[in-house]
Amino acid sequence: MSTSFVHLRGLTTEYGNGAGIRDIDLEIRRGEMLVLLGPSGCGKTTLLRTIAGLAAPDSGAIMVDGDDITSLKAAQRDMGMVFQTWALFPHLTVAQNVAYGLKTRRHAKNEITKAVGEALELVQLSHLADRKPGQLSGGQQQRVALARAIVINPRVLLLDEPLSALDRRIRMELRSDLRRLQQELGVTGVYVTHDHGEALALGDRVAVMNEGRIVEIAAPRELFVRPQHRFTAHFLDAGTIVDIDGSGPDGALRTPLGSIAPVAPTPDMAAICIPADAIALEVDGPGIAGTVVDLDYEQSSLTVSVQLSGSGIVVKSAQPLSRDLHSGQPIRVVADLERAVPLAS
Ligand SMILES: Nc1ncnc2c1ncn2[C@@H]1O[C@H](COP(=O)(O)OP(=O)(O)OP(=O)(O)O)[C@@H](O)[C@H]1O
Repeated sequence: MSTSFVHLRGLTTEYGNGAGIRDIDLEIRRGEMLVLLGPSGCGKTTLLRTIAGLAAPDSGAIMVDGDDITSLKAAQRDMGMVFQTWALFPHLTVAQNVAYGLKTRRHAKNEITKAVGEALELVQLSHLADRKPGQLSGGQQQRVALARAIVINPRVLLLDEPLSALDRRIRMELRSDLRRLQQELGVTGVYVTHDHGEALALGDRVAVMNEGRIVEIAAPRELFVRPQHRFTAHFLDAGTIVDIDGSGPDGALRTPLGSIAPVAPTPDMAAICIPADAIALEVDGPGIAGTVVDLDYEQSSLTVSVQLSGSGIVVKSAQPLSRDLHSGQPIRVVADLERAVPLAS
C-alpha cells in the first residue's frame, strides 16, 4: 500500500506565456509538512494553487487519500489556506472571521462556537476574539488566518509564504508555533517559501523547484549536506561548486582543485560541491595559490572568498571569526576533496 496521502501525477498548469508548472509528480505523506522551496517565479505558488483548486491544471491528476479530486471546485476540497497577506474580513471580529468557513458549510451554531474557541486557543488568541483585524498586529492577524484555516479541520493545510510579511522576531515566533501546531494536529501541510531557514525549520521534506519543475526532494539536512543537483547546491549556497573536467583511468574525477573518487558515478555527474568547512586556508606551505577577495561576517561565522591564481575560480571557506585575514592577502587553499559531493547538472 502506498504511504502517500496527497499524490500528484503528471501535473501541468501552464499560462498562455508558457510559464507555470510542468509534469509534477509528488507524493506527500500523511501528517507530513512538505516545503516547496525555490527562487521567485519557479512555480511554487502555481503548484499550491493547483492543489487548492484555484488554478486548473492542463493535465495530470491530484489524489487525496485515494480520492481523485482533480475536477472538484476549491470549496469542495476541504483544504485550509494561509496566504502571505492575511486577507481577513475587516468588518468582522476575530471570532467571526474564524467562524466564516464553518458558517458557509452550514455547521450548527453551538458546534461553530466550540470549534472557533478551540482554534483560537490553539493559536493563543482567545483573549482577542472580539477585536477587529484592524486592531491587531501583523503577527496576530496571521494567527487569525491560521485559525481560520485549521478550524474547518482541513484534509490538507496549504501555506503560501505566510510569514514573509512579518518582521524577524515575530516570524521566528510564529514559525515555531506553526510547526508545533501542525505536528500536534497531525495535519498534512504544503508550505511555500523561498527562505532556506524556514524550509529547514519547518519541513519534514523539502522539494526544490526550478523553472516549473521539481529538481529534487529530500529531508532538509540531507539537501544542505548532500545536494544532488548543481541547481540545489547553488540555490542553497551549499559550498563551492567546481566543474568536473574529466575522469582518469581509475574512475577518479578530475577537477581544478584535484581529483576525487566518485562514490556512485552516474553519467550526468557534472560538478562537485565542496562545503565551506572542508576548505582550509594556510598562510604558507602547500596548497593552491590564491588571493582573498571578500570577507563575509555573519552573526557567528566568517566566510572568506578566495580567488585562485590562474583559473579565476572563487572558493568559499568557513573560518573562525577571530581569524585575521584581509582582502588582497595572498593565501594557500587546501581543499578536503573527500568531503566533496558530486552533482548532476
Ligand atoms: N496568472 C498568470 N498569468 C501568466 N503568468 C503567470 C501567472 N501567474 C504566474 N505566472 C508566471 O508563472 C511563473 C510561476 O509563477 P509563481 O507565482 O507560481 O512562482 P513562485 O515560485 O510562487 O514565485 P514567487 O516566489 O515570486 O511568488 C512565473 O514566471 C510567473 O510570472
